[in-house]
Amino acid sequence: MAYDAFLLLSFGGPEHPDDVMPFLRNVTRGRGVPDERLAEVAEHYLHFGGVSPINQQCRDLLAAVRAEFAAHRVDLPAYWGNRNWQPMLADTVAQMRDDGVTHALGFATSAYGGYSSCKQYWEDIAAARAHVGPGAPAISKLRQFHDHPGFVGPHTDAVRAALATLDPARRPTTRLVFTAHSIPTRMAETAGPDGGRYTAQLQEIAELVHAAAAPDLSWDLVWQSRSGPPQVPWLEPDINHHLTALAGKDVTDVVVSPIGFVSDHLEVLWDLDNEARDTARDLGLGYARAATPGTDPRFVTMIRELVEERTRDAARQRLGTLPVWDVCPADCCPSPQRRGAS
Ligand SMILES: CC1=C(CCC(=O)O)c2cc3nc(cc4[nH]c(cc5[nH]c(cc1n2)c(C)c5CCC(=O)O)c(CCC(=O)O)c4C)C(CCC(=O)O)=C3C
Ligand SMILES: [Fe+2]
Repeated sequence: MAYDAFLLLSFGGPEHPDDVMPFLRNVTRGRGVPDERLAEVAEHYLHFGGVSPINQQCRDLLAAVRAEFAAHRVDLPAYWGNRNWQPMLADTVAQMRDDGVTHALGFATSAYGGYSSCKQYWEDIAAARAHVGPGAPAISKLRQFHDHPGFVGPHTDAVRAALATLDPARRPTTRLVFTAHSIPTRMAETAGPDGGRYTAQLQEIAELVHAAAAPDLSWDLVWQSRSGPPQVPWLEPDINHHLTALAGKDVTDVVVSPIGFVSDHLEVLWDLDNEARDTARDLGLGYARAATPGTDPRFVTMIRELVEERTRDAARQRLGTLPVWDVCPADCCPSPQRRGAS
């Protein structure tokens, strides 16, 4: 198949205080997120002047990808479109059509399977193409990459670096805490063709990073950034509850590794660097938060390698053993039931 463009697909975030509420309404439309939760999350954004770092992180990644493509003679123009905020994907797809693009390869800024992380991007693509109508380019999404060395490597080095900031005398009582975005338990059960794919992939990368970075430490996989109405069960334990439990078990220090994420966006800066850090301080725990890949050169190279799996049939680079595929089965990761739809 001939591809003639690259497309960075991301979540989007506000860049001005006036954008915060419209952005949050885009994210949560039809999802039953209570107003109190929205007001609370708006405060997190306003704490940073109403500017989410995620768009600038996408601009930086796009620039790095363009340089990587130029250096390796990957002759594809690179575009960028978001799910929830400008540049909106539908506008980008219209631009691609105007530029004569016929078939793009899309890279989403999420490594994992599941509805929010994967399937919803396929839906975003379909909706944007339908919006543009005749002449919209075909768009194929690149595969999930949770166990690619270009994703595992930066997370591993980041754990080592974070650990190096803590007191080495307390290493025997230091704990490694991996964290990812919580999702409704129902969404977790139906992730991937056989269910459980989001949590299984996270478990796998946690084992890989633990073994490479700090095999002597005990570790856990926990969850953050829970949303939704309180009566809907989401994955637990929450990182803050978990830190409280650890403090009661003779743990003195924690290294927190946000392996669920590719960049230090707002859910990392607020939920980990503010909330979880405060929790740790109140408990008297030493605390170090590991960085995310961002524009690490290995991560940028990974994106080129994922493209070359498709354009040149290059071998898949991977460290884990869970099955991977280019095209998701049509019926996997069903959309959660929308409130108000019944
Ligand atoms: C699995 C997952 C990822 C990781 C994979 C991926 O990256 O795709 C992720 C990433 C992100 N989530 C983000 C922001 C938000 N997520 C929300 C709400 C939700 N997230 C969910 C899941 C996920 N979210 C779910 C099931 C909901 C409930 C509503 C719904 O079903 O959609 C809400 C609503 C308010 C609230 O938090 O309640 C906000 C503002 C940002 C941007 C940060 C920035 O601005 O820098 C990023 C990267
Ligand atoms: Fe989210």
